[in-house]
Amino acid sequence: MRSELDLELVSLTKRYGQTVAVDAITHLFHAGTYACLLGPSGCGKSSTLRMIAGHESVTDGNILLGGRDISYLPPAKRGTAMMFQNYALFPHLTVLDNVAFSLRMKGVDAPTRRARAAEMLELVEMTGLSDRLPAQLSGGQQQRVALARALITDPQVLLLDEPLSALDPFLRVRMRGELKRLQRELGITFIHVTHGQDEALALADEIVVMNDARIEQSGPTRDVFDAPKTAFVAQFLGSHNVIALPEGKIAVRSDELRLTAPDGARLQGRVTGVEYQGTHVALRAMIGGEQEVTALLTDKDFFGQPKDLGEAVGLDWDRKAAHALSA
Ligand SMILES: Nc1ncnc2c1ncn2[C@@H]1O[C@H](COP(=O)(O)OP(=O)(O)OP(=O)(O)O)[C@@H](O)[C@H]1O
Repeated sequence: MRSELDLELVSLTKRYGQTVAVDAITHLFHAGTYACLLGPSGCGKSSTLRMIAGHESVTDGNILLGGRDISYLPPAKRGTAMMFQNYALFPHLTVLDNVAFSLRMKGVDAPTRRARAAEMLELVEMTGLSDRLPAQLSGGQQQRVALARALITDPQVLLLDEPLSALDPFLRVRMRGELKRLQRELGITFIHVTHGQDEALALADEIVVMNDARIEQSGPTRDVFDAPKTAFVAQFLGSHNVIALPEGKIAVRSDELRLTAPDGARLQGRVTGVEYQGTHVALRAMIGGEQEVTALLTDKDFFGQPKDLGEAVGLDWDRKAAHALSA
Protein backbone atom coordinates (compact mmCIF):
# COMPACT_ATOMS: atom_id res chain seq x y z
CA MET A 1 0.00 0.00 0.00
CA ARG A 2 1.34 3.44 -0.86
CA SER A 3 1.30 6.29 1.56
CA GLU A 4 1.52 10.02 1.07
CA LEU A 5 5.10 10.12 2.25
CA ASP A 6 6.63 7.22 0.37
CA LEU A 7 9.92 7.98 -1.33
CA GLU A 8 10.23 6.65 -4.82
CA LEU A 9 13.31 6.39 -7.03
CA VAL A 10 12.50 5.94 -10.70
CA SER A 11 15.33 4.87 -13.03
CA LEU A 12 17.62 7.08 -10.99
CA THR A 13 21.00 7.46 -12.65
CA LYS A 14 24.25 9.23 -11.79
CA ARG A 15 27.15 9.49 -14.17
CA TYR A 16 30.43 11.23 -13.42
CA GLY A 17 31.98 11.56 -16.90
CA GLN A 18 32.44 7.97 -18.10
CA THR A 19 31.76 6.46 -14.66
CA VAL A 20 28.23 5.18 -14.09
CA ALA A 21 27.93 5.47 -10.30
CA VAL A 22 24.18 4.70 -10.14
CA ASP A 23 22.60 2.81 -13.00
CA ALA A 24 18.85 3.37 -13.44
CA ILE A 25 17.75 2.18 -10.00
CA THR A 26 14.06 1.98 -9.17
CA HIS A 27 12.89 1.53 -5.60
CA LEU A 28 10.04 2.45 -3.29
CA PHE A 29 10.90 3.29 0.33
CA HIS A 30 7.71 3.04 2.38
CA ALA A 31 7.04 5.95 4.72
CA GLY A 32 8.22 5.33 8.27
CA THR A 33 10.70 2.60 7.31
CA TYR A 34 14.22 2.22 8.63
CA ALA A 35 16.05 1.28 5.43
CA CYS A 36 19.73 0.47 5.06
CA LEU A 37 21.52 0.89 1.74
CA LEU A 38 24.23 -1.71 1.90
CA GLY A 39 27.06 -2.63 -0.43
CA PRO A 40 30.80 -2.64 -0.99
CA SER A 41 32.87 0.48 -1.44
CA GLY A 42 32.19 2.25 -4.73
CA CYS A 43 28.86 0.55 -5.49
CA GLY A 44 26.99 3.87 -5.58
CA LYS A 45 25.40 4.13 -2.12
CA SER A 46 26.60 7.64 -1.29
CA SER A 47 25.81 8.95 -4.75
CA THR A 48 22.26 7.64 -4.38
CA LEU A 49 21.89 9.27 -0.97
CA ARG A 50 23.38 12.56 -2.11
CA MET A 51 21.01 12.71 -5.08
CA ILE A 52 18.03 12.16 -2.75
CA ALA A 53 19.33 14.93 -0.48
CA GLY A 54 19.94 17.29 -3.40
CA HIS A 55 23.68 17.53 -2.76
CA GLU A 56 24.41 15.84 -6.07
CA SER A 57 22.64 16.49 -9.35
CA VAL A 58 20.52 13.78 -10.95
CA THR A 59 21.83 12.67 -14.35
CA ASP A 60 18.65 10.86 -15.28
CA GLY A 61 15.47 9.54 -13.71
CA ASN A 62 13.35 10.93 -10.89
CA ILE A 63 12.97 11.15 -7.12
CA LEU A 64 9.41 11.44 -5.82
CA LEU A 65 8.45 12.16 -2.23
CA GLY A 66 4.77 11.68 -1.57
CA GLY A 67 4.20 11.78 -5.33
CA ARG A 68 5.93 15.18 -5.65
CA ASP A 69 8.93 15.27 -7.98
CA ILE A 70 11.77 16.64 -5.86
CA SER A 71 14.61 15.73 -8.26
CA TYR A 72 15.50 19.33 -9.06
CA LEU A 73 14.52 21.15 -5.88
CA PRO A 74 17.16 22.72 -3.63
CA PRO A 75 18.00 20.56 -0.57
CA ALA A 76 16.06 22.76 1.89
CA LYS A 77 12.85 22.46 -0.14
CA ARG A 78 12.73 18.67 -0.45
CA GLY A 79 11.44 17.49 2.91
CA THR A 80 14.69 15.57 3.42
CA ALA A 81 17.65 16.22 5.71
CA MET A 82 21.08 14.70 5.70
CA MET A 83 23.44 13.76 8.47
CA PHE A 84 27.00 13.62 7.25
CA GLN A 85 29.71 11.13 8.11
CA ASN A 86 32.02 13.81 9.54
CA TYR A 87 29.07 15.63 11.21
CA ALA A 88 30.06 18.91 9.49
CA LEU A 89 29.42 21.04 12.59
CA PHE A 90 30.44 24.72 12.57
CA PRO A 91 33.44 24.88 14.94
CA HIS A 92 32.86 28.49 16.02
CA LEU A 93 29.18 28.03 16.94
CA THR A 94 27.89 26.59 20.20
CA VAL A 95 25.93 23.36 20.21
CA LEU A 96 22.65 25.28 20.47
CA ASP A 97 23.55 27.64 17.62
CA ASN A 98 24.70 24.75 15.44
CA VAL A 99 21.33 23.07 15.90
CA ALA A 100 19.41 26.32 15.36
CA PHE A 101 21.43 27.28 12.28
CA SER A 102 19.02 26.22 9.55
CA LEU A 103 16.14 28.04 11.27
CA ARG A 104 18.28 31.18 11.36
CA MET A 105 18.80 30.83 7.61
CA LYS A 106 15.03 30.58 7.21
CA GLY A 107 14.58 33.83 9.12
CA VAL A 108 12.92 32.29 12.19
CA ASP A 109 13.14 34.68 15.16
CA ALA A 110 15.75 34.04 17.86
CA PRO A 111 13.49 32.99 20.78
CA THR A 112 11.57 30.51 18.59
CA ARG A 113 14.66 28.95 17.07
CA ARG A 114 16.39 28.67 20.45
CA ALA A 115 13.34 26.99 21.97
CA ARG A 116 13.10 24.59 19.05
CA ALA A 117 16.86 23.81 19.19
CA ALA A 118 16.53 23.10 22.92
CA GLU A 119 13.70 20.69 22.15
CA MET A 120 15.84 18.86 19.58
CA LEU A 121 18.74 18.66 22.03
CA GLU A 122 16.40 17.11 24.55
CA LEU A 123 15.33 14.55 21.95
CA VAL A 124 18.95 13.44 21.49
CA GLU A 125 19.67 13.68 25.23
CA MET A 126 22.16 16.55 24.99
CA THR A 127 20.35 19.18 27.05
CA GLY A 128 23.20 19.93 29.47
CA LEU A 129 25.79 20.71 26.80
CA SER A 130 24.12 23.38 24.71
CA ASP A 131 26.72 26.11 25.39
CA ARG A 132 29.76 24.06 24.44
CA LEU A 133 31.68 24.30 21.19
CA PRO A 134 31.94 21.17 19.01
CA ALA A 135 35.65 20.73 19.88
CA GLN A 136 34.61 20.31 23.53
CA LEU A 137 32.46 17.27 22.73
CA SER A 138 33.23 13.58 22.31
CA GLY A 139 32.61 11.89 18.95
CA GLY A 140 29.35 10.40 20.15
CA GLN A 141 28.15 13.78 21.45
CA GLN A 142 29.07 15.52 18.20
CA GLN A 143 27.03 12.94 16.42
CA ARG A 144 23.99 13.64 18.57
CA VAL A 145 24.33 17.34 17.77
CA ALA A 146 24.54 16.56 14.06
CA LEU A 147 21.37 14.50 14.40
CA ALA A 148 19.55 17.27 16.23
CA ARG A 149 20.67 19.72 13.57
CA ALA A 150 19.30 17.52 10.80
CA LEU A 151 16.02 16.88 12.60
CA ILE A 152 15.22 20.51 13.40
CA THR A 153 13.94 21.02 9.86
CA ASP A 154 11.20 18.42 10.48
CA PRO A 155 12.21 16.24 7.56
CA GLN A 156 10.00 13.47 6.24
CA VAL A 157 13.10 11.52 5.30
CA LEU A 158 16.39 11.53 7.21
CA LEU A 159 19.43 10.49 5.17
CA LEU A 160 22.41 9.16 7.08
CA ASP A 161 25.73 8.57 5.34
CA GLU A 162 27.81 6.07 7.32
CA PRO A 163 26.74 7.79 10.55
CA LEU A 164 28.50 5.39 12.88
CA SER A 165 31.80 4.87 11.10
CA ALA A 166 33.76 7.44 13.09
CA LEU A 167 32.82 5.92 16.46
CA ASP A 168 34.64 3.23 18.42
CA PRO A 169 32.97 -0.21 18.42
CA PHE A 170 31.38 0.20 21.86
CA LEU A 171 29.82 3.58 21.05
CA ARG A 172 28.78 2.36 17.65
CA VAL A 173 26.58 -0.34 19.17
CA ARG A 174 25.13 2.12 21.65
CA MET A 175 24.41 4.77 19.03
CA ARG A 176 22.75 2.31 16.75
CA GLY A 177 20.26 1.58 19.53
CA GLU A 178 19.70 5.34 19.81
CA LEU A 179 19.14 5.74 16.08
CA LYS A 180 16.55 3.00 16.10
CA ARG A 181 14.79 4.54 19.11
CA LEU A 182 14.72 7.97 17.44
CA GLN A 183 13.37 6.59 14.21
CA ARG A 184 10.56 4.80 16.02
CA GLU A 185 9.78 7.85 18.12
CA LEU A 186 9.66 10.22 15.14
CA GLY A 187 7.98 7.76 12.78
CA ILE A 188 9.79 9.23 9.76
CA THR A 189 11.76 7.36 7.09
CA PHE A 190 15.46 6.82 7.78
CA ILE A 191 17.74 5.84 4.90
CA HIS A 192 21.08 4.82 6.30
CA VAL A 193 24.10 4.05 4.13
CA THR A 194 26.55 1.53 5.47
CA HIS A 195 28.94 -1.14 4.30
CA GLY A 196 28.56 -2.94 7.62
CA GLN A 197 26.37 -6.03 7.39
CA ASP A 198 25.94 -6.23 11.18
CA GLU A 199 24.83 -2.62 11.31
CA ALA A 200 22.26 -3.17 8.57
CA LEU A 201 20.90 -6.34 10.15
CA ALA A 202 20.67 -4.70 13.57
CA LEU A 203 18.87 -1.58 12.39
CA ALA A 204 16.94 -2.05 9.22
CA ASP A 205 13.33 -2.95 8.61
CA GLU A 206 14.35 -3.16 4.98
CA ILE A 207 17.70 -3.64 3.32
CA VAL A 208 18.67 -2.63 -0.16
CA VAL A 209 21.83 -4.40 -1.30
CA MET A 210 23.71 -2.55 -4.03
CA ASN A 211 26.43 -3.93 -6.26
CA ASP A 212 28.14 -2.23 -9.14
CA ALA A 213 25.73 0.74 -9.41
CA ARG A 214 22.57 -1.40 -9.28
CA ILE A 215 20.23 -2.82 -6.69
CA GLU A 216 21.03 -6.51 -6.44
CA GLN A 217 18.27 -7.39 -3.94
CA SER A 218 15.95 -5.57 -1.58
CA GLY A 219 13.23 -6.47 0.87
CA PRO A 220 12.45 -6.94 4.55
CA THR A 221 15.74 -7.60 6.33
CA ARG A 222 15.02 -11.16 7.41
CA ASP A 223 13.65 -12.12 4.00
CA VAL A 224 16.81 -10.99 2.27
CA PHE A 225 19.06 -12.58 4.87
CA ASP A 226 17.17 -15.86 4.85
CA ALA A 227 16.81 -16.12 1.09
CA PRO A 228 19.61 -14.37 -0.80
CA LYS A 229 19.00 -14.50 -4.52
CA THR A 230 22.57 -14.24 -5.76
CA ALA A 231 25.98 -15.46 -4.63
CA PHE A 232 27.02 -11.83 -4.19
CA VAL A 233 24.22 -11.12 -1.69
CA ALA A 234 24.83 -14.38 0.18
CA GLN A 235 28.55 -13.69 0.49
CA PHE A 236 28.18 -10.01 1.24
CA LEU A 237 25.68 -10.56 4.04
CA GLY A 238 27.95 -13.24 5.49
CA SER A 239 27.00 -16.31 7.55
CA HIS A 240 26.17 -18.15 4.33
CA ASN A 241 27.94 -20.76 2.26
CA VAL A 242 27.70 -20.64 -1.49
CA ILE A 243 27.95 -24.24 -2.67
CA ALA A 244 28.29 -25.24 -6.32
CA LEU A 245 26.35 -28.46 -6.96
CA PRO A 246 25.89 -30.20 -10.30
CA GLU A 247 22.33 -28.78 -10.46
CA GLY A 248 23.50 -25.20 -9.79
CA LYS A 249 24.68 -22.91 -7.02
CA ILE A 250 22.88 -22.78 -3.68
CA ALA A 251 23.25 -20.73 -0.50
CA VAL A 252 23.02 -22.46 2.87
CA ARG A 253 23.41 -20.63 6.16
CA SER A 254 26.45 -21.75 8.17
CA ASP A 255 24.24 -22.59 11.12
CA GLU A 256 22.10 -24.84 8.91
CA LEU A 257 25.00 -27.13 7.99
CA ARG A 258 25.18 -30.34 10.05
CA LEU A 259 28.06 -32.73 10.46
CA THR A 260 27.32 -36.35 9.62
CA ALA A 261 29.32 -39.51 9.05
CA PRO A 262 31.35 -39.14 5.85
CA ASP A 263 30.00 -42.33 4.24
CA GLY A 264 26.89 -41.68 2.20
CA ALA A 265 26.84 -37.98 3.17
CA ARG A 266 25.45 -35.38 0.77
CA LEU A 267 28.85 -33.69 0.79
CA GLN A 268 32.15 -35.00 2.01
CA GLY A 269 35.08 -32.92 3.07
CA ARG A 270 38.10 -32.55 5.30
CA VAL A 271 38.38 -30.20 8.24
CA THR A 272 40.62 -27.23 7.43
CA GLY A 273 39.94 -25.03 10.45
CA VAL A 274 38.31 -25.02 13.86
CA GLU A 275 37.63 -21.67 15.51
CA TYR A 276 36.23 -21.48 19.02
CA GLN A 277 33.84 -18.53 19.36
CA GLY A 278 32.48 -19.05 22.87
CA THR A 279 28.90 -20.16 22.36
CA HIS A 280 29.72 -21.60 18.93
CA VAL A 281 32.49 -23.26 17.02
CA ALA A 282 33.10 -22.37 13.37
CA LEU A 283 34.32 -25.44 11.58
CA ARG A 284 35.73 -24.99 8.08
CA ALA A 285 35.93 -27.87 5.66
CA MET A 286 37.22 -28.25 2.12
CA ILE A 287 34.71 -30.04 -0.03
CA GLY A 288 35.09 -31.31 -3.62
CA GLY A 289 37.36 -29.15 -5.73
CA GLU A 290 38.39 -25.87 -4.23
CA GLN A 291 35.30 -25.05 -2.21
CA GLU A 292 35.60 -24.23 1.48
CA VAL A 293 32.46 -24.15 3.61
CA THR A 294 31.83 -23.12 7.18
CA ALA A 295 29.54 -24.94 9.59
CA LEU A 296 28.61 -22.99 12.68
CA LEU A 297 28.06 -25.58 15.40
CA THR A 298 26.95 -25.04 18.97
CA ASP A 299 29.82 -25.55 21.40
CA LYS A 300 27.91 -28.52 22.86
CA ASP A 301 27.51 -30.22 19.47
CA PHE A 302 31.15 -29.70 18.57
CA PHE A 303 32.70 -30.70 21.87
CA GLY A 304 30.30 -33.69 22.09
CA GLN A 305 32.13 -35.04 19.03
CA PRO A 306 35.21 -32.91 18.45
CA LYS A 307 36.97 -32.98 15.09
CA ASP A 308 40.63 -32.54 14.26
CA LEU A 309 42.24 -30.77 11.36
CA GLY A 310 42.39 -33.08 8.34
CA GLU A 311 39.62 -35.36 9.62
CA ALA A 312 37.01 -36.52 7.10
CA VAL A 313 33.47 -35.24 7.75
CA GLY A 314 30.12 -35.45 6.04
CA LEU A 315 27.92 -32.36 5.67
CA ASP A 316 24.18 -32.21 5.34
CA TRP A 317 21.30 -29.69 5.56
CA ASP A 318 17.52 -29.64 5.41
CA ARG A 319 16.14 -29.18 1.94
CA LYS A 320 14.32 -26.00 2.93
CA ALA A 321 17.59 -24.48 4.14
CA ALA A 322 19.01 -24.46 0.60
CA HIS A 323 18.30 -21.44 -1.62
CA ALA A 324 18.92 -21.74 -5.34
CA LEU A 325 20.99 -18.77 -6.59
CA SER A 326 20.28 -17.07 -9.89
CA ALA A 327 23.83 -15.76 -10.35
N1 LIG B 1 32.53 13.41 -7.48
C1 LIG B 1 32.85 12.30 -8.17
N2 LIG B 1 33.51 12.38 -9.35
C2 LIG B 1 33.82 11.28 -10.06
N3 LIG B 1 33.52 10.02 -9.66
C3 LIG B 1 32.88 9.88 -8.50
C4 LIG B 1 32.51 11.00 -7.69
N4 LIG B 1 31.88 10.54 -6.59
C5 LIG B 1 31.85 9.19 -6.71
N5 LIG B 1 32.44 8.78 -7.84
C6 LIG B 1 32.57 7.39 -8.34
O1 LIG B 1 31.28 6.83 -8.41
C7 LIG B 1 31.27 5.49 -7.94
C8 LIG B 1 30.28 5.34 -6.77
O2 LIG B 1 30.74 6.12 -5.67
P1 LIG B 1 29.93 6.26 -4.32
O3 LIG B 1 30.68 7.21 -3.43
O4 LIG B 1 28.53 6.56 -4.60
O5 LIG B 1 30.04 4.77 -3.76
P2 LIG B 1 29.79 4.21 -2.29
O6 LIG B 1 29.12 2.92 -2.48
O7 LIG B 1 29.12 5.21 -1.45
O8 LIG B 1 31.27 3.97 -1.80
P3 LIG B 1 31.90 4.12 -0.28
O9 LIG B 1 31.29 3.03 0.54
O10 LIG B 1 33.36 3.90 -0.54
O11 LIG B 1 31.57 5.49 0.19
C9 LIG B 1 32.71 5.16 -7.60
O12 LIG B 1 33.29 4.53 -8.71
C10 LIG B 1 33.32 6.52 -7.37
O13 LIG B 1 34.70 6.49 -7.63
